[in-house]
This record gives sequence, structure tokens and C-alpha cells, in this order.
Amino acid sequence: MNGVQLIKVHGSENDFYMLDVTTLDHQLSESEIKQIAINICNRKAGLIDGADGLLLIDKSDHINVLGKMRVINADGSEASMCGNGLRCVARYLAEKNQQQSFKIETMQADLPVAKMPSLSKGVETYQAHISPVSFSANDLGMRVNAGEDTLINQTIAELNTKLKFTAIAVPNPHLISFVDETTISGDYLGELGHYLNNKTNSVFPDGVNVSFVRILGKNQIFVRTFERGVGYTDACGTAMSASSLVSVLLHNDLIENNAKISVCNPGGMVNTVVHHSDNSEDYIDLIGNATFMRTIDISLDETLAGNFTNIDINETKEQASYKAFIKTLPKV
Ligand SMILES: N[C@@H](CCC[C@H](N)C(=O)O)C(=O)O
Repeated sequence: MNGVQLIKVHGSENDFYMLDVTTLDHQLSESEIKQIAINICNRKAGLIDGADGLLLIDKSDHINVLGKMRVINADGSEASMCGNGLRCVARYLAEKNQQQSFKIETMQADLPVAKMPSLSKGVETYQAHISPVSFSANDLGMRVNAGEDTLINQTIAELNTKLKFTAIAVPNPHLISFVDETTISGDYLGELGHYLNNKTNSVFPDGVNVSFVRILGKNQIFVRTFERGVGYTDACGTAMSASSLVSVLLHNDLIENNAKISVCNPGGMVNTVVHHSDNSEDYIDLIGNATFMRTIDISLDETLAGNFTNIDINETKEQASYKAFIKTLPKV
């Protein structure tokens, strides 16, 4: 059997199958990668309970870089970055290479990652550096308000006359709006997310991750996200990083630059630290769990065929520790 081992991982319950392609005896083609992601991530007919995406780990030929991450969304599209995924890949490479702090190649940048003190007993915790940051329409794939280059706390006539939006690439594209308690838990986020991730929309023809944010108090926010290529997720690491930076820019009375911010999400909580400066490039530290739930051994042919009847599953005990951590969080 041409076997592969997949590791089911999550960051704030944003879940992925992780595959170290250096363990395979041949290189996967791009169409095989897309097919594997679509097959295993399907929530109804996929591998066990599906996933939000597939993380591929490969060698990097960049100097002083330990490995390379690629992110394939559940619909088979490729994203330029994944914050929650990067923490999980960081843990995998840290344990494989016995290193605590190093860089990982991603589509647009080599990003520093590091092992951190646990958020809670038994919850492995990692930090990922999120950058490059841009507000430019070109980097966002955005066509808005008569060709303007940025969208910062403005309405978008084509979408909604009341809500104000900020568009930011980190470097994957995010559209962020600060909303009230009713709006954040309602259906409008999904309606907007579906509309903007339909190829016929004129504002973001290539799609965009959409987040609603609520300021909860001093250095505390709640973020709910509809992800491009996925749909509603329990959390999105780049969305929480982008939302933290936008909160510092627009609400600096409560959300501070260079301070630890608690970012609550439907799947748990992470910390961010925004590094905003007028003289240098902005970046965000994203600190949160990197939980390994189980390993699954399966044949590559059956994975490509979408046949998941013959699999060998080994559960870790880590999800119990994560659930205990969630119980300690304040109810939002
Ligand atoms: N969940 C991820 C982001 C994954 C990519 C996104 N869906 C996109 O297409 O940009 C995260 O944790 O950042």
C-alpha cells in the first residue's frame, strides 16, 4: 500500500489535515493536491469529520529556513497564508528538528515562529509572525469606490450603506467591520461572505475572508469569520491578526499597540501583539494553541478516490486538555 500519514490538527478549532510531503515516495501533482484537499476536507463525505483545509509541509531551499508551508482551502483553492495553520506546522517542524525558534517559508515571506509557554496545562502553544501587511487595493484584489486604493473604515455602496469596512492583506485578503452584539451572531456575515466569494461579485473578484469584530473591553476583542474557500470557521488566525491591527488603528483608546490583546473566537482564544509604526513595516505576533488531535494512516490511492473505509486512527489525548482550557475562558 502506498501509504500516507495525515495529522489532524487545530488552532482555536480551525482544523486542518497536515501532510509532510517529504515522507512520500513521489511528488504529488497540483491536481492530486487539490483532489486530496477536496476529498478529505468535505464535512459530510470526507475523512472522519472533514476539515477547513490541508496544510502541506515541504523542504525549503531558502537559507536559515526549516521548512515550507502551503495552505489548501477545503474547496481546493490555495491561500497565501494561514495563521492558525502556521502555528501547527511550527510545532511539527520544532518537534521533528528539535528546535524552538526558526523560520518557515510561506507563499510571500519567510516567517519567524517560536515555541511559547503553554496557554494552559497540556495545550502546546506557538507564536507566529504575521506579515507582510498591506492596505493597497492591488494586494487585496479589490475594486471599490470608484477605483480608490484603500478602504479604511468606509462604507461600500455595492454592499451595505450602514456598515463601515476596512480591507487589509496580511498577506491574504481580509474585510473587517466592527459590529454590535446582534449583528455579530446573526446571519448577515454568512450572506456577505457567500456574496463576496462568488466569482461574479465586482468588489473582490478573487474572494475575501470576511470578519465581524466586537470590542469587549481593554485589549479584548471577539472575532467571527467567514473564510474564503471554506465558509464559517471557528477561528481564522490571519483574520484575528488583521482585526487586532485594525482595532489598534481605529479604537486605540481600548486596543493598544505593542500590548497583549485577547482575541476571543467561537473556537477559543488566542493572544495577539500588534506592532504598528509609522517608520517601519507593521506586523502582528499571533500566539495560540497548536493541538494535534490524531494521526490517520491511509493509502494515497484511496485518499485520491475519496474512499475512507480502510484507515488506521491513533488518537492523542490533547483535545481533552484543550477542552479544559476552553472551560476557563470567560463566556462571551
Ligand atoms: N484559516 C486560516 C486562513 C486560511 C486561508 C483563507 N481561507 C484564504 O483563502 O485566505 C488562518 O488561520 O489564517
